[in-house]
Amino acid sequence: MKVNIMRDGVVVAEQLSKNFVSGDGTPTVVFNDLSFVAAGGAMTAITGPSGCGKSTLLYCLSGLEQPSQGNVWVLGEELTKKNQRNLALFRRSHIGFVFQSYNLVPSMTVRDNILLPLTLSHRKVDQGSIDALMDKFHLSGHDNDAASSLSGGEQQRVSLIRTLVADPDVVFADEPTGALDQKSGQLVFSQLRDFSHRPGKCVVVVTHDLRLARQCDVVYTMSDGGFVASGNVEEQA
Ligand SMILES: Nc1ncnc2c1ncn2[C@@H]1O[C@H](COP(=O)(O)OP(=O)(O)OP(=O)(O)O)[C@@H](O)[C@H]1O
Repeated sequence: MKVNIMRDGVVVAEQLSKNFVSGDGTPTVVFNDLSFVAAGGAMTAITGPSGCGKSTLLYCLSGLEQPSQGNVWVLGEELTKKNQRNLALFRRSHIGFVFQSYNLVPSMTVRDNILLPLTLSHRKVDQGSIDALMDKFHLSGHDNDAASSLSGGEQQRVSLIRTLVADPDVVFADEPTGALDQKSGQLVFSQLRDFSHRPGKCVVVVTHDLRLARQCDVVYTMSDGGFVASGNVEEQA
C-alpha cells in the first residue's frame, strides 16, 4: 500500500517490522512489513488472537516503542526520526495512551492520578469536565480514594478519564474494556467513539472483542505477523 501521509491519515505506518531477541539470542518476529493508516475523525480498531502483536504494534504506532524497521508518522510528523527528547515532547502535546494495565500511581488518589498529566505539563484544569466524566463512569465519590483501593474495572475507567481530560489529538487505547463487564465496556467504548468523531481527533483501539471492533469505522485484523484483513466494517462483513 502506498500512502500519502498528508492526505491519508493522522497515524500512518509504512513497512513496519518488529523483532525481539530473547535471552538466549533467539530472534522472534512479532510482525513484518505492515502498512497502517488511521484517519482523523474516526475510530480504527486493531484486532486479532492473543499474542499476535496488537499491543506491540500500538506501542510502535504511538512512539512508546521503536520498530525494528519502517516508519511511523503521527499528525504528519515522523516519530521514527525524532530523538528521545523531541519524541517525549511530541507525545506529551498530542498523544494519549490508555494502557492495558492502567498505569495509575497506586498510592495517589483517584483525582490526583487524573490531574497528573495536566500538572506535569502545566496545563489548565477543567474541574467541571472531570466531574462530568467521573459521574458518567460511575466514579463520583471516589475522588479521594487511593487508586490501589479501586477494582480493576474502576481503575480502567480512571485511566480513560485521565487520558480524555488531557484532550490529546490522538488516543491509543490498549484493550480499554478488558476489565469491564459488557455494560461498562459499552459505555467506555461509546465515549471513545464519540471522542474520535470530534474534529481533529483520532482514536486507535486494540480489542479482541469483535462486537466492539464492529462499532469502529475501520478494522485491521492481525494474524501470524501481518494483517489478514483491513477496511471498513461493511468490507469485513
Ligand atoms: N519486550 C518484549 N520482549 C520479548 N518479546 C516480547 C516483548 N513484548 C512482546 N513480546 C512478544 O511479542 C508477541 C506479541 O505480544 P503482544 O503483547 O504485542 O500481543 P497481543 O496481541 O497484544 O497479545 P494479547 O491480546 O494477549 O494482549 C508475544 O509473543 C510476546 O511474547
